[in-house]
Amino acid sequence: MASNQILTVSQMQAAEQALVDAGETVSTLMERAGAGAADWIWRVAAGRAVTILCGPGNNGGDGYVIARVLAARGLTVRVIAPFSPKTPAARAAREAWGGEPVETAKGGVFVDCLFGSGLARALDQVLETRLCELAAAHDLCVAVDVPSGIDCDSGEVLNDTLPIYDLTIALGAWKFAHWMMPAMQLMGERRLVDIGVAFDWDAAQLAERPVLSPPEADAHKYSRGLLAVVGGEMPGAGVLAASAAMRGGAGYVKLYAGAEPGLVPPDLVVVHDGLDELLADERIAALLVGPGLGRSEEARARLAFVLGCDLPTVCDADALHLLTADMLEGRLSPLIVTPHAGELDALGHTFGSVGLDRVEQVSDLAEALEAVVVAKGPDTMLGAPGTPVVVMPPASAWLSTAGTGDVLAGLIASRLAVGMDSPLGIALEGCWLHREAARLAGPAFSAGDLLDHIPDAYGVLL
Ligand SMILES: NC(=O)C1=CN([C@@H]2O[C@H](COP(=O)(O)OP(=O)(O)OC[C@H]3O[C@@H](n4cnc5c(N)ncnc54)[C@H](O)[C@@H]3O)[C@@H](O)[C@H]2O)[C@@H](O)CC1
Ligand SMILES: [K+]
Repeated sequence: MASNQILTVSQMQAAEQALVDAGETVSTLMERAGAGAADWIWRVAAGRAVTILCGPGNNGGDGYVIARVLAARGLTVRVIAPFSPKTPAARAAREAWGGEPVETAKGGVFVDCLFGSGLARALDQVLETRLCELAAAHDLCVAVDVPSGIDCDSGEVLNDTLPIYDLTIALGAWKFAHWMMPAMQLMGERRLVDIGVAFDWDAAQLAERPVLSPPEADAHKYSRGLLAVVGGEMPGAGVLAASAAMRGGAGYVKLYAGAEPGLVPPDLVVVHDGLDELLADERIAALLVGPGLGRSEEARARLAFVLGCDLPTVCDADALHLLTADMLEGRLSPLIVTPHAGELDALGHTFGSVGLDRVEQVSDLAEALEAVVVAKGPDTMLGAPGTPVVVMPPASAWLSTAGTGDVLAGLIASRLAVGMDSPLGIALEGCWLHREAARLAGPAFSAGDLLDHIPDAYGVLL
């Protein structure tokens, strides 16, 4: 059954081997993959001619299956084959197709079956130029499994110039490149063809949309969750995070403002002094610290104090630069950290997770911190101790504006105060609320505008 798992190339090879051990052959798998891909191409071609560029490996083999299936359905199919097929299954697929390759073609749909998960290095100049010229000479471009020229596991783009596809048809399972920058920018729409790969408990997952609950009929503000947001020298960020949290499910949000916050919404309770008194309130369900905290010695001491309370806590922004292992000693309550790329590196330096790729770094930090790590960005990735990473599908690129990280931290902290799921599930709820709010906000919004769309985002997830 097609699933949301994301496999590395070696996990994919193992999955393929498991199918072969169970009695399949590479040719039957190729037949299934090619037929599934051909279905999608047939739909988008809508009667137009199709040009398929076939490489030497099994990705090229898929191309010959696609050529045969589409020709049998009556489409004009042209195959360009700069290499002869090198694997037994690809050779058999070419024979079964039985046509004559052409030198070049233009117009209609271009299908890239040059290389898939077996790409070992960047395309040479001749291939890069040929691929780009063919893509430019057609109306629509489709990549089979992955676009040629990218690294499946890291999402790295190995060539300077590659086509941008309208559709990428993943075969068997998602690869990291489908959902990771920078490769994901080339993909266009993504579709997955099931070839019978089994579910792998050790595999990363593409996040699924969570279902949130409305408050219970007898709910009150404390039963829904009291969140304390602990701010610092730049109070605006704390106000923004607290304002998001008020809309994210928590029943009550209090902001400890380290400095005079200026304009504050009337429904936000702001406390100016007595942090120890505030945090001694046994009704507090969760804490958020970091947005606007600053990086002074005072900020460091405040962070240590907050973490020492051993309440479920979200750490963001400045807190991630100040966080050290001694502050986490003896903690038993859930911790969620929400670093962007720079903060992830800072945490990596503090906690010894350097020189790793992003997937490894997120997993490694989750173990080291015994925390959920939300590595936010265009390809947000979440790690939790003992679990494979979870990758969010891309969100609106308009989120690339100041303050949206504070909104995300506020939403995750709000979900933590509600506390209905595991810490990883809670972090995912916050990420989905943020993503949906951004989708509903349309173009060119500010972080403040995003707040207005959180209630409707919540509605989508109910
Ligand atoms: N894993 C699976 O379960 C299945 C895989 N299939 C297809 O098989 C693909 C993987 O097949 P392969 O492992 O044969 O890999 P590829 O088809 O990606 O190509 C590997 C071949 O290309 C050569 N090569 C690699 N990089 C090159 C470069 N930059 N320039 C020139 N030559 C280069 C290699 O020496 C090798 O001969 C998948 O992407 C998918 O399309 C499907 O056919 C069926 C099922
Ligand atoms: K390809």
